Amino acid sequence: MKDELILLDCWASSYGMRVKIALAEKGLEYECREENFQEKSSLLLESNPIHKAIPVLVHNGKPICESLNIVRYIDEGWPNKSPLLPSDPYEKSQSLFWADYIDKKIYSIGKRVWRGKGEDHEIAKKEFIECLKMLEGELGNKSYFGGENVGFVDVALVPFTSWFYTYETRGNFSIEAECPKLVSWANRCIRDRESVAKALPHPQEIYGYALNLLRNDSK
Ligand SMILES: N[C@@H](CCC(=O)N[C@@H](CS)C(=O)NCC(=O)O)C(=O)O
Repeated sequence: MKDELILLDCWASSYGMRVKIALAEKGLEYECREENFQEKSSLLLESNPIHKAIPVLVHNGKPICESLNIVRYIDEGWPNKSPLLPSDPYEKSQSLFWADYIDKKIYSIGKRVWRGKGEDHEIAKKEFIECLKMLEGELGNKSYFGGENVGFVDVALVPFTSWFYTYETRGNFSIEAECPKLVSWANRCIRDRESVAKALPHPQEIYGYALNLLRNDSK
């Protein structure tokens, strides 16, 4: 029987992009359903009653929630192609550590950069660059966080690079000037991995989306 995979998504969500990259890396076909946050579908509310958030992957009728959990599920469920998490327990623990670091820092600090104002805005900008530098240090001289190939940490982080233009424009700083190796890595992922190029929207589209949210903030 062919697997039925339905992704509940929002096109601008970095979390949703993670799942799209993982599905593409494994060569899996799926149906993508765009959610409207003002009127969430009953499938979303039933599938993720705790957080009521996307992404949710519904696999043969069974929901899996939380993006990193979904990426791991895909990786373990389809192990024969493009392994994302290392099999060595120590290496795996390191990948999970960095993915967790990204989850705890990038979205929340990044939001204070593009959406925030005043004194906290300046603090957030500094914190954001510090985090990116930390990640750049972990990347070191490797092609990808996963080494020679895209791995779990790459999948966790690269979607946020589609928001870099928005962070930079709203924060009035250059990520490339601060973290050139990280920006080269992001460009490499987009250039060399079709899975990434197809999952990431154009940075200008993300900026338009963010401006729309900002307009609603000020209403
Ligand atoms: N930790 C979650 C975060 C998911 C999340 O924040 N999703 C947002 C979109 S980016 C959402 O669905 N928000 C619903 C809402 O705003 O009502 C994950 O990794 O999947």
